[in-house]
Amino acid sequence: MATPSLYDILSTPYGGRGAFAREAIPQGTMILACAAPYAHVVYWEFRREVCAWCFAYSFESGKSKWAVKLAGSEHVGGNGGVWFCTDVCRADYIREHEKMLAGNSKRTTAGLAVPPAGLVYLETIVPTDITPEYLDVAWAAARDVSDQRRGWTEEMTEFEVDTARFVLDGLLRKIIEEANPGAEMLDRLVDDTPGYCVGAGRWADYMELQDNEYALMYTNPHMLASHIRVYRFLRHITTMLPQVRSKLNEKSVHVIEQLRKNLATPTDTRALLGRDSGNVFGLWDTATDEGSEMLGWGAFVFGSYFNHHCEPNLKKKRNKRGVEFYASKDIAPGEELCISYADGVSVEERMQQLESGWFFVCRCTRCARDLERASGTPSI
Ligand SMILES: C[S@@+](CC[C@H](N)C(=O)[O-])C[C@H]1O[C@@H](n2cnc3c(N)ncnc32)[C@H](O)[C@@H]1O
Repeated sequence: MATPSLYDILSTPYGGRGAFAREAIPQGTMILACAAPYAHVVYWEFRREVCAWCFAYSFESGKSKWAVKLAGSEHVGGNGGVWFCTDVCRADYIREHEKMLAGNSKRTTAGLAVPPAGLVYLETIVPTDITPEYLDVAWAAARDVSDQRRGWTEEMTEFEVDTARFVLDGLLRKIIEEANPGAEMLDRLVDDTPGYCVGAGRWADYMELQDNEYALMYTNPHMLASHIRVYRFLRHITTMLPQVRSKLNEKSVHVIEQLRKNLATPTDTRALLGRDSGNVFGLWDTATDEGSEMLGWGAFVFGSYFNHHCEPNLKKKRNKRGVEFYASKDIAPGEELCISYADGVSVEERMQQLESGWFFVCRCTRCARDLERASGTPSI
């Protein structure tokens, strides 16, 4: 019997949804375990040091890199490859990816950093340009430009290549889900693991997350050109893939055909990226984030309903491919369950971190108290 959830997702008084305790929860209780990310990416530069299955970091085991490799050519006929800490992880990876065969997005190094004429305006936009209508028009132009263009001459930043790999992971999962709706790996887990455990979720679960596209673009208008470049790049590589068709097995051809169809419009890429911002968690080299190195990021869908509090009552911890959330203090019935997204000491520092990284003004009780103290006037 699976453990039922200890909380409900309800509207918060300050807007949006949050998680609220159904009952008293003692300190140390595991509140939620997300078994795996819906979509994730390990930074390209760490791909030899981070196990592609359990995310173990080689330096923690005294090794400069992992030795167990799955070469691109074994997988789908491409170059590159992924690395694992053990043969067991390699076997687990292959088992899951049998249904999701796809080539690695190759890094492009060549050429000019010049966008196509129809998209040049994206390079000079300012926050006041950004409206929901403007975003729709820009994405429609991206699709039209991709329709007309052949070849790829733009330079991608490393971050854009990693973002493209994240999007690819999410789109592949969606395609598998459509091809095989009964796939167990997509479900909320119902097994004997203690605590409330969930799987990676489905596309529909990911789409339920808050879409932060507008907030991101308003605060960082240059990201619009960047996201559109990621879409066009993915579209470009999938249109190139038929050229290596003879090297691919039947399953891969099917997946790539579906990917090509999916990328004919930017709808799903845009939806993935809109929810990537403000909802994903960093993959850190140690179980807790403190003082460790970020190796990539992942969308642990069901963990993204926990709001931020500057005095949180939950602590999160990575467990191999998954993330777990524990009560860090005793929690009363009805209390909101919150993690911390920011570690600044002063209220100004925290507000700055949250506004620039997460695009919101913190409404937590600690900030209200600190602001009240700073201004000398009681907050309402
Ligand atoms: C990961 S989501 C959390 C779930 C989200 N509230 C929802 O409805 O899906 C993060 C977003 O929640 C809101 N949020 C989280 N913590 C907050 C806080 N302390 N004050 C105000 N808004 C907060 C912000 O809009 C932020 O971008």
